Amino acid sequence: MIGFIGIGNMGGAILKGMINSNTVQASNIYVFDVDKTKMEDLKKEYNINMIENTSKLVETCNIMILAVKPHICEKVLGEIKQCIKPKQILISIAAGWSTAKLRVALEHKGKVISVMPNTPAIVGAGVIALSKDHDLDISELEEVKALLKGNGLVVMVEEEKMAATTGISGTMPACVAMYIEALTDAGVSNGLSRDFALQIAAQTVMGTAKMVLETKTHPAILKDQVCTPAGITIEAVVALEEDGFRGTVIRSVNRCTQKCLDMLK
Ligand SMILES: NC(=O)C1=CN([C@@H]2O[C@H](COP(=O)(O)OP(=O)(O)OC[C@H]3O[C@@H](n4cnc5c(N)ncnc54)[C@H](OP(=O)(O)O)[C@@H]3O)[C@@H](O)[C@H]2O)C=CC1
Ligand SMILES: O=C(O)[C@@H]1CCC=N1
Repeated sequence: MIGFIGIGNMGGAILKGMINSNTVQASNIYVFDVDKTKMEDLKKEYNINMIENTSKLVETCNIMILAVKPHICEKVLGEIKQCIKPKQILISIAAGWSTAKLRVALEHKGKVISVMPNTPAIVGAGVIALSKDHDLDISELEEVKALLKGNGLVVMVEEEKMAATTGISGTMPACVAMYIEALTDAGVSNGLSRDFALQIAAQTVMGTAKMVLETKTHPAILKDQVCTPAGITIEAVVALEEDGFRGTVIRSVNRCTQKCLDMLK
């Protein structure tokens, strides 16, 4: 049995990705969220099981996913600590909560692993980064990887690189979505319908990412392949360079990484 504590944006995305990829049957999923409406909506759509509090969830499930906001974790971990058994596994997706911090909050009861997912997990195209600092034995780790496999790419990351990983995969769906939104607005300003502009913008971002992964060609070469000398595309490259596009992207990731490091202290 798998239990979710918190089924908001990220917990909900993982849950839906798990069910849609047939990784876990809805009947084996239990959820507790203080927002009853969220539970009822999910039950209506997926027929998962609702539970009335954290303690009941821990009594029922062998693997729990902690998916509440970081500042709520201390309180919820205090509740989990009262009832978690030594063999039970707690997967935390909370930013700023390293496995070491989780162990202390749980007074070393239960087994913990810190995981950084991202929202594309809802469609099975997420990045699910598992900290190498965890309490699981080999078979338990394989079980957790298998559980999250339907959500996307599962990777193992050194604990000291989790913040840098968060700075790219955890956060950047927001900025990629902003980029797609901006492309769409540009299309609308040039007379395209919003639906059509959004469709071709999203497909272009997805197709480029797929091409990077599948052809393994350096992104700079892929960029050069589109830029005809004195042609159209180089105009965009010049405009982006004038406005410091790459520097801005790098600074935005660095700020996320630093913020994550600050939260981990
Ligand atoms: N969103 C993202 O892209 C990512 C988020 N994360 C991490 O995931 C975690 C959840 O984030 P996110 O899903 O965005 O947050 P949300 O606020 O969308 O979801 C959290 C849910 O937990 C509920 N909740 C609050 N207190 C409790 C409680 N005591 N017991 C049970 N449920 C509770 C909230 O209800 P209510 O709204 O009523 O308070 C809400 O429904 C965070 O720790 C974040 O760092 C990690 C990677 C990416
Ligand atoms: O913004 C946040 O704090 C969370 C963690 C990573 C993505 N969203």
